[in-house]
Amino acid sequence: MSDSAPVIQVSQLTKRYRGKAAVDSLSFTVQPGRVTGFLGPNGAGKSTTMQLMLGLTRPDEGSATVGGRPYRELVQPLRTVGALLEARSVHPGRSAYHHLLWLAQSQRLPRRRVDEVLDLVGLGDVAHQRAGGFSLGMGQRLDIAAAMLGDPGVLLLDEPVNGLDPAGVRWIRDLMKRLAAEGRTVFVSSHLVNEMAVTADHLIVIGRGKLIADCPTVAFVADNSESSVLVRSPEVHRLAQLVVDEGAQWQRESATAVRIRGLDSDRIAELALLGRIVVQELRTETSSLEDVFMRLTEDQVEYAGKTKEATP
Ligand SMILES: Nc1ncnc2c1ncn2[C@@H]1O[C@H](COP(=O)(O)OP(=O)(O)OP(=O)(O)O)[C@@H](O)[C@H]1O
Repeated sequence: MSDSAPVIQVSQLTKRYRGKAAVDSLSFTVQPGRVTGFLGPNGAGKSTTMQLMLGLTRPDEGSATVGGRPYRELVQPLRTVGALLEARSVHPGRSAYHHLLWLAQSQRLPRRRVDEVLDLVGLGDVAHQRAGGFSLGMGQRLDIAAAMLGDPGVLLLDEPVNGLDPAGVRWIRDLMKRLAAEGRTVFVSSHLVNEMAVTADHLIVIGRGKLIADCPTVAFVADNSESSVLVRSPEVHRLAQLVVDEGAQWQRESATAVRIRGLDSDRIAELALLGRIVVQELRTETSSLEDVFMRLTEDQVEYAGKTKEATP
């Protein structure tokens, strides 16, 4: 890898299909030395953005550059950017070794890189077996080996953990962290917020092609973790009045239960005691990041809540 990995810059990027924006005036930068998660529900425009970054499709407006240049203008693109897209391109009858050797030769990369990337992804022992017999996880490792052949400073990975078992997910997560720690720019898309919460240092969140958040993962998790207190009491209406006087909000859950937001359980217990209100249950609940993400992107999810119409 060259000294410092280039920065990815996306500016006002727009791509329309049949007049509908798949990517809509999207702007962000991706810095080296950390894993940046590209998060959004299905159909949000993640794959389209990555295809635009790789020059596989042309934008209607705006630009995507790597180190200041569009991908198509990079002098040695494969030594600069390694990509893992969803489609697999290995001939099933070819061994992992020959697949990589063929790629290395077609890209004029040194032969020794084949052994290096096989070691990197842990496929050394099965390098001469037919790739057609590989499990999904092994196939994914082989695709990552191919992306790493040019020792690129930038990695673009589109949904790399889709369909993998927990060990495979963990392996990819650790590899991405290692590659970022080496100073590379690692950009990885996913629709799984919990996976990104443990993998990415920084998040770019999109919905319907538009930017929703661009912030450190810790900030996203802290800002979007909501807690509330569920209180069961025969006198919920009196308790509700007391919490409103303190500036909190409540919501009725049943005839004898309310959910309170904006006040912690200690203060609610004190208010109940001062008001001589019997409390049968007091429980703090934190909504999952998944729930918050769904709410954040709800309006953005394609066809959400709509029944599929029969095609004529
Ligand atoms: N080649 C294409 N022709 C027409 N529409 C397309 C094309 N590619 C993508 N789209 C549309 O653009 C929108 C964004 O799709 P895209 O695949 O980029 O989303 P995504 O976030 O990657 O979703 P997923 O997580 O399901 O892969 C969708 O409405 C999709 O149907």
